[in-house]
Amino acid sequence: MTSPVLIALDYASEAAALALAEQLSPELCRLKVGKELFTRSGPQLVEKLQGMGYEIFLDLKFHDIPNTVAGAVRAAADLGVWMVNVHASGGRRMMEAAADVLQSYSQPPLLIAVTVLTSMSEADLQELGYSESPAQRVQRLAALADDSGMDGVVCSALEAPQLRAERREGFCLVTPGIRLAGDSAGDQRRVVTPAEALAKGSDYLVIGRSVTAAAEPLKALKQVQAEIA
Ligand SMILES: O=c1ccn([C@@H]2O[C@H](COP(=O)(O)O)[C@@H](O)[C@H]2O)c(=O)[nH]1
Repeated sequence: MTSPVLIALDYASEAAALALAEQLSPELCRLKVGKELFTRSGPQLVEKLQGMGYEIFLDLKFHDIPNTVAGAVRAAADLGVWMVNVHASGGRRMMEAAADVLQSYSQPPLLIAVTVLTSMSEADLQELGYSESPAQRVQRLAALADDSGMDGVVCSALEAPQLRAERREGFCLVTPGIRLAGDSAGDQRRVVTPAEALAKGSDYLVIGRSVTAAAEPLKALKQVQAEIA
């Protein structure tokens, strides 16, 4: 499996998620299970998708006290997911606790920290009391995440060139906010096309609505693959 594409299964039902998984294939993409689908369908759905041959990014963005996040990351590892994430803004001790619990696994999931959500603009950050630009805040949180034992970060591909230059080799950049040219950005604010994202240094492209809301999702995924080939 070499595809950098992770398809976000943002569906309200297991049936809809499985229907898309049946149309696509593990050779073309991995699948991301997020808050809506997991809250409805739980670990059993993750196991079904794994049974179909898919590697799963469990995108629950854990953000809590260190002990609680460590337990949640352990549960994700026991489920055998390929990637799991926490919020970098949970801080060093929280991220270190998450990394520590994975020490005992022979094949742990990739542990990734969310920096600044791709739906957030500079104005959104200012409203929260942050004076940094999204790029500056991503830079700061990525450095903290790297130092705290994370395998990589979630960021926008707009920030990827700077992180590529600053972070160690192998530090993984997972980038949502991907849109095929002409598609609506919707609630996203820091948006990049698939080809631009790879050119900027992304390792993995998280793609939801550009594929899942397309009239023909498989055709849209193949368009993404052609664009990044
Ligand atoms: O900063 C972030 C972190 C996670 N996401 C998730 O990625 C997908 C994007 O979906 P689109 O339909 O392609 O916008 C979605 O599941 C988010 O929860 C993100 O967008 N930004």
